[in-house]
Amino acid sequence: MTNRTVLISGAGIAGPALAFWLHRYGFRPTVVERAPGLRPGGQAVDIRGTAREVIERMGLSARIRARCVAERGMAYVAADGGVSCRMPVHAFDGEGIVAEIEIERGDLARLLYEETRAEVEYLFDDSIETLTEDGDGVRVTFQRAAPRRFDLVVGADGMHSRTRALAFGPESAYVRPLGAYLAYFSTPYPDDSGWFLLHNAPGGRVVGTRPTRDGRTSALFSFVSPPLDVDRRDIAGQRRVLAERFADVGWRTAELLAAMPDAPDFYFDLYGQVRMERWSSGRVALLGDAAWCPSPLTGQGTSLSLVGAYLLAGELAAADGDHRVAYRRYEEALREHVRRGQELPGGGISGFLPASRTAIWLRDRSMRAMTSRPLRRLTARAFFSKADGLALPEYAGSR
Ligand SMILES: Cc1cc2nc3c(=O)[nH]c(=O)nc-3n(C[C@H](O)[C@H](O)[C@H](O)COP(=O)(O)OP(=O)(O)OC[C@H]3O[C@@H](n4cnc5c(N)ncnc54)[C@H](O)[C@@H]3O)c2cc1C
Repeated sequence: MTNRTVLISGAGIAGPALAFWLHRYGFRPTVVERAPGLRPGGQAVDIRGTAREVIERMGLSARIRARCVAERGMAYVAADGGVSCRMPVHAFDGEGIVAEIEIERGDLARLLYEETRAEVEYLFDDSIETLTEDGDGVRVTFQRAAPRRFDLVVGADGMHSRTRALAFGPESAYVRPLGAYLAYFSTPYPDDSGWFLLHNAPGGRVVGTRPTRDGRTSALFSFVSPPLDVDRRDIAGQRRVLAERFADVGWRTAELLAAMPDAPDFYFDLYGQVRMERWSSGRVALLGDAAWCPSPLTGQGTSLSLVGAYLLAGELAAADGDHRVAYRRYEEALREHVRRGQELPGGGISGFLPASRTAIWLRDRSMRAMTSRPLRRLTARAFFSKADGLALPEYAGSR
């Protein structure tokens, strides 16, 4: 039992999952989260491949499955609501665009928090201000709490990680914008369709709806764009951008936009990927989107976070807290898996956001072909098997 203290920045998915494992191995984790409480919102996220084994070892598989969103698949619809092609969940054995385990991000974050809150210290409404490393620890100052020392620090604070900025340098060196933006928010409209619906409009725009676990409609908007001059905290400005960009789009767009001002969980960000040569510097390591954000296009972000948390904690335990050994092994074990997870499926941004009516029509045709019986196997191998293939090591106490 190492009893070492670890400060984790970020109570999203990766942070609480790491705290879960560290506590099991005898470390003393503290999680600091900038938001005043758990952040609600986000749409259904996928738990794929190796990550399913991780939630099994956490003993959470049954509870996660009990909270799954029952989606039947994904379909593209025209402006009048007519379906142009469907991708049912069963067509790809639960590993297609809609996976077998789809849980609302907010539900998963809450479950991980509830599972750890009794043993793990959580500091909400705070953020790391400075990190100063010396021979035997890291001195941390916070925006609100008094300064403290920790043996190790892990940044699990998302694509715009402050920990990464402090330990590795500015975001522009690591975040690669993919040339598009996305927004999610919940609406009060009922939805018992069971389908994830998407409507593409020319100009690289898409509007979507997904049913939530409690039978309501969650809205999704994405659009191609060069970097926008709107601050990440300027929610009113972001809402304005969406309303303007989608003013002429048909289907349910007007109705969904009408619900935007009252949504309690509006989320807006660029599509980006984080690429780093190293995930640690001294006693500070990065995990999850902070280290390797694959972008929501891949459907791999949550799975990679769960697998990464398992490996990072396991290697720290196996090395009895020696971060030099553990961080190196963590990277060696995970690099290739992350590289595969970052591959963009199906033509990347232009496949998801075709520019013209012709491109939309062509995409629908190729989607129909991919979903046809003869090509299903090939499609599944080419696009959706990236989450498999990592044999999870065993650590003392990992089961
Ligand atoms: C509100 C929200 C909604 C999302 N919705 C979706 C979705 O619908 N589909 C999808 O594919 N992905 C979504 N994501 C991203 C998805 O959660 C991640 O790709 C994936 O689960 C990896 O999780 P993570 O823990 O590394 O990062 P995140 O889930 O992004 O969590 C990072 C956490 O760090 C916190 N944080 C940020 N800065 C600081 C700071 N300075 N100090 C302390 N804490 C900080 C954030 O508030 C957040 O709670 C969403 C993320 C968020 C935050």
